[in-house]
Amino acid sequence: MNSQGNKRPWDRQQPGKSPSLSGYRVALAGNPNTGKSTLFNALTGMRQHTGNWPGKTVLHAEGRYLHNGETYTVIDLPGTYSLFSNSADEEVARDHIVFDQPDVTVVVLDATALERNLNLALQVLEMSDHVVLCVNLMDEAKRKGIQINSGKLSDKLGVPVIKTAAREGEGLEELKQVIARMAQGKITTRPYRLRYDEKLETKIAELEPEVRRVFGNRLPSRWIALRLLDGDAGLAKALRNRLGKEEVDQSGTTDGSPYPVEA
Ligand SMILES: Nc1nc2c(ncn2[C@@H]2O[C@H](COP(=O)(O)OP(=O)(O)OP(=O)(O)O)[C@@H](O)[C@H]2O)c(=O)[nH]1
Ligand SMILES: [Mg+2]
Repeated sequence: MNSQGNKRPWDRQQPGKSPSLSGYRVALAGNPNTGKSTLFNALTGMRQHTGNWPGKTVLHAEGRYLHNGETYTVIDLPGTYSLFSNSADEEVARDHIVFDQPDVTVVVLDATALERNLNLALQVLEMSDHVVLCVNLMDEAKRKGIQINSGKLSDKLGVPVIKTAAREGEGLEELKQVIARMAQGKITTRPYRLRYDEKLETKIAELEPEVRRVFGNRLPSRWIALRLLDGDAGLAKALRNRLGKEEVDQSGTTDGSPYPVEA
């Protein structure tokens, strides 16, 4: 509920969604050094490398936890400042969110540097409807006298916001509950989508139907149109590979594929 006592979309009960045979998949994304691996370890009981310098997690790691009888596979993505195609880390994180489409993407934010961290959060909100924002390092924020109004933040951004101190294990139960409800389709979000200037919005409106014609609703068409207009060659290549792979999956052979598949 928000401060006026109104229910947010995710307070309403939605019809449930069943897990795949292997359970639900939850990805942890965020800037470097926000506590993703600490959260991953706290959730899964594993020992991913953590430390007080950025760039420790280079390839994604997977672990599992059980919650109310369901299995959740957690993917610890490398820390990135954006999800363009500037580095292998960004491509790993981007491809996972866009192509593998986890049931829930948790964006882990540093409560002591929220403004900077929100940049990546806004990008993820453009890429997926199934996003939870986890404002971590709350113990550090409190020490610095920083207050976070998670209710206001979730009203503005249209997705649940949970405050945690992963190293102290605080807020994890609430986080697991929200992850479970979102994974099971019991939460409807209204992710905040940036509006760009008139010229760019016109171009997006032209390109987006073309993207949808090729990929249907299985990929985020507005976000793809935006990235292509920005000249993201890395994404264009990933999309071509993806199309080629779908051809192979459907026909069982690459013969006759109209799309060039790059290595
Ligand atoms: N005070 C405090 N420190 C935390 C918290 N969560 C993580 N840390 C510390 O923050 C530092 C970075 O944590 P990591 O879990 O390695 O961060 P990461 O996001 O996985 O970093 P990269 O893999 O480099 O992107 C470590 O020193 C952690 O012990 C928290 O809730 N409170
Ligand atoms: Mg890490």
